[in-house]
Amino acid sequence: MLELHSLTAGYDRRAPVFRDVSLTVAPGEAVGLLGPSGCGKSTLARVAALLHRPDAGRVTVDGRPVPGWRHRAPRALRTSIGVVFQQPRLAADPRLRLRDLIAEPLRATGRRAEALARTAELAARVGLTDDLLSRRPHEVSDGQLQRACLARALVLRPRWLVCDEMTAMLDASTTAALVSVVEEYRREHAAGLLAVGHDRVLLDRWCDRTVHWSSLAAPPPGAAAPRAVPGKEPARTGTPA
Ligand SMILES: Nc1ncnc2c1ncn2[C@@H]1O[C@H](COP(=O)(O)OP(=O)(O)OP(=O)(O)O)[C@@H](O)[C@H]1O
Repeated sequence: MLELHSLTAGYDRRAPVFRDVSLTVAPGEAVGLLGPSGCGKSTLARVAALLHRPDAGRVTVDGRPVPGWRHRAPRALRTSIGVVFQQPRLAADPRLRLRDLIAEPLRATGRRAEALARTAELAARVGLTDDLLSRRPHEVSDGQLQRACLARALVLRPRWLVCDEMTAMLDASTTAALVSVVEEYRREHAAGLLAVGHDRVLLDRWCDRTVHWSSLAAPPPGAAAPRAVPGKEPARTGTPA
């Protein structure tokens, strides 16, 4: 399980972006997260990916409480979660050729020997040719760079994936291609997924269940209980777009 318990997080402890938010993703489950712009979805995704320390609350991964974030998180926990962000250009080292970008986590974890075979396998999966693998980020399109970022997220075979608006900048065919790569990976590895997005239709098709931000945050004292999202079943099966 990837469990987020009563999280309070933000960028200023005196005024957190959200308080007391809880969410659980079961092994092999795909959970979509919808919510208004600025409510804190990306912040929550970064906490779940162990990249942003919450002010309060706790995260447990496969029953193991997370003792620290970023470089303070144990490597085994960090590498059990793959992350893809909305803007690949902000997430990619502009100096690296795409093949080195994909292999970066292998090099960082001392598994350089696997880089050649694993990069070739993942490049084929995400649809990157040899020519594209030899280029740097400024020489490829956003969609091609996002394909490389997805391959990088999968390279260590994570048990959990956090996709933060992964397809927001992409056209319909690239979106469909990337979603099907994620789904194929999840089928093979029984990986859990937290997919943040704005596109309800896509999330409903992609995920087993879609939750709305308003149902996650505990209400302030004295307020009404969180409302269910109208028309949403708690769990459903979906097929990739
Ligand atoms: N690095 C940062 N420093 C300070 N404030 C930030 C930072 N990143 C985000 N914020 C603020 O935190 C709040 C939540 O941002 P976040 O990106 O988590 O929202 P979101 O729900 O993902 O929004 P969107 O759907 O527009 O991407 C916003 O008010 C935003 O301005």
